[in-house]
Amino acid sequence: MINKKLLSFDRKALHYVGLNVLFQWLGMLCNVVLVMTVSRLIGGVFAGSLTGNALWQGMLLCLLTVPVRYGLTLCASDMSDRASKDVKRTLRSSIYAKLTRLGAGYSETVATSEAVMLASEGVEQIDTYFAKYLPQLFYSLLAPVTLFVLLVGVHARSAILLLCCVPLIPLSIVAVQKFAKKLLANYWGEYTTLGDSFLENIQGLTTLKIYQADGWKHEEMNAQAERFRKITMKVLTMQLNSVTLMDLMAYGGAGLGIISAASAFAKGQLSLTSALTILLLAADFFLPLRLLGSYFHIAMNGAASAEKIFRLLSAQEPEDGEKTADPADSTLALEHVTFGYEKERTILHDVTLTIPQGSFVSLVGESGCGKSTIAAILSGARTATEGEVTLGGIPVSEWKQADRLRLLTLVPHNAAIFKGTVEANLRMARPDAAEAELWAALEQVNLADFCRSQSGLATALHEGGSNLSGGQRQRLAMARALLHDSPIYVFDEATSNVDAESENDIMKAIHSLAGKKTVILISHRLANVVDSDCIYVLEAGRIAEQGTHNDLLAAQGVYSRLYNAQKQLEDLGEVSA
Ligand SMILES: Nc1ncnc2c1ncn2[C@@H]1O[C@H](COP(=O)(O)OP(=O)(O)OP(=O)(O)O)[C@@H](O)[C@H]1O
Repeated sequence: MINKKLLSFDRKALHYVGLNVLFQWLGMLCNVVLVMTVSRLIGGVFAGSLTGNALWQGMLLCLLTVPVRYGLTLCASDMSDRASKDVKRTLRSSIYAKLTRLGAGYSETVATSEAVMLASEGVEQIDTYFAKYLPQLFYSLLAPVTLFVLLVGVHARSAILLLCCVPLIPLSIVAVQKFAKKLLANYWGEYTTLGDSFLENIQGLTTLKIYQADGWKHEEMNAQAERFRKITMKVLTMQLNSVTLMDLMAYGGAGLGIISAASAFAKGQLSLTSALTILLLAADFFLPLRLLGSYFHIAMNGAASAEKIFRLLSAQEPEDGEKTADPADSTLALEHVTFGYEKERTILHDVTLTIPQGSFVSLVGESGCGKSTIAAILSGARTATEGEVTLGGIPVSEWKQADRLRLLTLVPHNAAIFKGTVEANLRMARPDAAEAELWAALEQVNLADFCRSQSGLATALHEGGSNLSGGQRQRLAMARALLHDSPIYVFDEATSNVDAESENDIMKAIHSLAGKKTVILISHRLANVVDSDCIYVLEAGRIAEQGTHNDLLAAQGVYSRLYNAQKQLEDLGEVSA
């Protein structure tokens, strides 16, 4: 079983595979020399024809072949290691590069947990394919033919018998392959499902604990683990049965060759030296294929994961455009955009909106109406099913991805904060920023005092910024966004889940951009959007209304209803406080 895609994927690893086969083959020749010499010595002793000279020569040859063979085995294993390292490095960097090329919208192609599993366990499985299976496959084709050529002169009948029995092993492998392929596909399915649930449950463990739902999640995972255990046992049983079958073929075939040589010896048709040579080398006809059989199942696993990896690697990438220069006018527009996460459910229906350069535009609407979906489409994380998104009058597909990302900064409500320092998190927005600029950004979001009270810019941050409060995390994300200094900003509920003080600081920073940058603000709090140049009101994925705050209040439509309801609630809150 040769996977052509895998073979053509890493030519350098193939080179190591070739050298591995060569070293194994030379090692086998050493073994043949050793066996033939020992047989000749024993034959000579029994025939009483062994001279002192021949004894010394024979012993010297034996002493020489042993270290040479050992050295060749080491070389073969070194080649195996090199192929393994090369394949792992090439595959992992290809997966990483692919995910980078897929860009902000990578999750449209592959779930994060699946990408992690493919790059870790999936690559390990393919490693065995290159490091063990492939060299063994070529070596097992070469070894029996070489032995036949060497032994046919010793005893033709035994050599022919041995060679004829060799194909029984690949035949038994092929027989189990059909069954194994389906089984392994199911195995991988169960494996990734279990991995997905595990990751999700670990990430959500605190929530599960709060609601005391960890018990039933535990049960659910137990059921998944049980299904995985069952399919693993099926795979192991299949492997064990096929190994038994292969053993039967290997040792049965060697036994037939030995019986043939022994009977010829008994009849006096074969010398003791020749009979011993056949006897000692008979198993070597089969052992390479027998070993291939045991690698075969790992290789099948590798092939199954390779299919998934190649599906990811060949997934369609968003076409990277040519346009790089900053547009003279960075007006952003959605023209008749329709979008759905799933084919059967449309989320956005024929949405058309224009965000002129330097304007302050807000998107509002009830929860689930599609505001974040519009933000995702604007930032390139999602692609419109129909219609077009244009930047400076040019379809975004014509922009070079890197430039499009440089021109637009998305600040979501849960912006990622990375383990490291405050400085490292800020510098990813502008690597060459002067320290004063970093501090200015922190000042703008009212985080500078806190940083000074810690270790300044060197303040250490834990994974996800978990040693900061929610408000501090969001203010840091805001400071980073300000440093990015892009002409367009999209704030998607950037102040949700934060305290009133942080909300104030963040909103102040957002409003400070008005007039200088294009700002698209998505906010559940309508008091924040009152000063917008234009407010788009979404209802069930459609633009229901648009206009300034006063226009929309006067229209007494959806916005006015939402605004008044919210104001009443806030007034009530103030009175009771
Ligand atoms: N990744 C996803 N896969 C499938 N459906 C999704 C996904 N994300 C959002 N949706 C669906 O799309 C619809 C719009 O979601 P979206 O997040 O855009 O709403 P929203 O207006 O931003 O809501 P909110 O104000 O609550 O954040 C929702 O009905 C939601 O169920």
